[in-house]
Amino acid sequence: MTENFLPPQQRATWQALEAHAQRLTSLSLREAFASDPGRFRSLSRKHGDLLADFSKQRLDTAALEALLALAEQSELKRGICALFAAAQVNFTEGRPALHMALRGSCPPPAGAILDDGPVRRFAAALRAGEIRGTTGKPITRVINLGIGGSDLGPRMVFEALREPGPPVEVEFVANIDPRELDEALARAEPDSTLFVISSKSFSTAETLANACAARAWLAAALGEEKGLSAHFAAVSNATTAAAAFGVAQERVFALPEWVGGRYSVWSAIGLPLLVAIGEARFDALLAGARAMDEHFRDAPFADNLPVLMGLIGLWNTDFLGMETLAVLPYAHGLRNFAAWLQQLEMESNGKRALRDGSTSAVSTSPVVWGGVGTVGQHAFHQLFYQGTRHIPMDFIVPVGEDEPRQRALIDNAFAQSAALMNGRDLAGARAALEAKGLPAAEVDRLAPHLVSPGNQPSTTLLLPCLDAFHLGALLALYEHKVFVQGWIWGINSFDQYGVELGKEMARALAQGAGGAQDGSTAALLQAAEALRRTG
Ligand SMILES: O=P(O)(O)OC[C@H]1O[C@H](O)[C@H](O)[C@@H](O)[C@@H]1O
Repeated sequence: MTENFLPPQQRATWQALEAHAQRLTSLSLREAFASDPGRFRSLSRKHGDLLADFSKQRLDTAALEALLALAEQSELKRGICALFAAAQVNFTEGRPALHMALRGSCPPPAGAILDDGPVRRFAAALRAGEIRGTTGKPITRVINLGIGGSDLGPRMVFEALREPGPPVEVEFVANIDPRELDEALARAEPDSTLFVISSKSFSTAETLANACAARAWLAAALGEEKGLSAHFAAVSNATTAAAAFGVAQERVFALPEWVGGRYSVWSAIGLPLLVAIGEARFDALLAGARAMDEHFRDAPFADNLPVLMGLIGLWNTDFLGMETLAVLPYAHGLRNFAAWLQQLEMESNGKRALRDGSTSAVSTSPVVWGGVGTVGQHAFHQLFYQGTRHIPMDFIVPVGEDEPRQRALIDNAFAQSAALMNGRDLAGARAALEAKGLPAAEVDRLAPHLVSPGNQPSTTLLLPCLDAFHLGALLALYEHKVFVQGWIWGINSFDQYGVELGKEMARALAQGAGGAQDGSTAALLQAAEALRRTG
């Protein structure tokens, strides 16, 4: 992966893009639309029934061509082939990243056997009420204990696709804060509850602490003597450690090493989803992702949605100097989407070491944040309108049914992207105030406060509905977008060494290494101890 590597800013196509950025830095999107009636047509793409509108991004076709040239010069095609061909794209850990194999888009690595039969049968038996606890009562509640990739994907998809009146209640607990598990336990009956310990490594402190607390809760209610393994299952790459915890061998479902945690929702980590939404809809999720895999692998770059999204994100980050990406799904079901995307983008591409060990001279992952529309409109959109920053936005808009509130939701999405692009100048502000009949002095005083510069760039992804198939395609679209960016930047999107530093520090503090810390940390530890003693 390191052969012939040239840092991105040294590529001629990168330098060409800098010239385009200078040319376009003061582009008025409103004027661009006014002067080019074909702008939407030339800067939007359709794939199946998914429409991606890039025409509200601050670029033109010449800049887009230049971005595509950067992709070519960065040998992105070679990268995509390497990804699908099980090459060691995770070059620091010496592994492939083959989440696409889980949805049948490519074979698993040589010698690996993919058998999801056991986890599917277990989930189906749970749904059928055939799995019983130690007292013989059927299991009616599943609590997933996991964090990061072992939580965010399944939790988000669960919220998006859950239905009222499921055969088994499913809940997710991630935090080591005792309150999260306590709240879940307060709703649960020990004799009908099963815990799924989801942890690729089976060594994550939060998950193991919660698993131990769950076991203690069961033991207190049911007694140890009957054995508690009827109330546990596990999904892990460390199957021996899971069995050593006391999970019955046949209930330890393997997660392959070559599937990264944040890419694992398609694997046995989807067990709570199989329980909650059933096999048919889980398969539809996989089918949607598979359709996006094929598109990513085969479509020419100029029509390739993950490639275009990756390039346009890179354009905003590196050439227009925008530091964040706000993701704005107009769907209550996607209320956890931003949290999932934060891990996907920021843990994958929030890095600075390049393939050749040098340090990146350009910005990598943006700060990803967001929230659902219309709720965010009444909270943080103010900053989009009148703040001092440029904020690129992804509007994710599943059209859904023809129902008045649903229509209003979608109209709101379009209204936001339009108003944020068009803005309101001083003359417009004055006109709005005059239309209210305000006296001239009041118009003079208030008008500057009503000005919105506009020109905020956005992409709109329009889908027919939020069903399992389209959700699968959407998730795979972002997964591949992240790959495109990581490849061009020359970083490894599949490791996460940075996270380890904080874990090491937490372990040191737990072992009483407070005195060895800096003055602030030592004082905070002392102050917390004092509060514990007095509280
Ligand atoms: O699944 P686990 O091994 O418990 O890991 C859970 C999470 O913890 C880590 O700290 C990593 O940064 C994440 O990538 C991972 O998803």
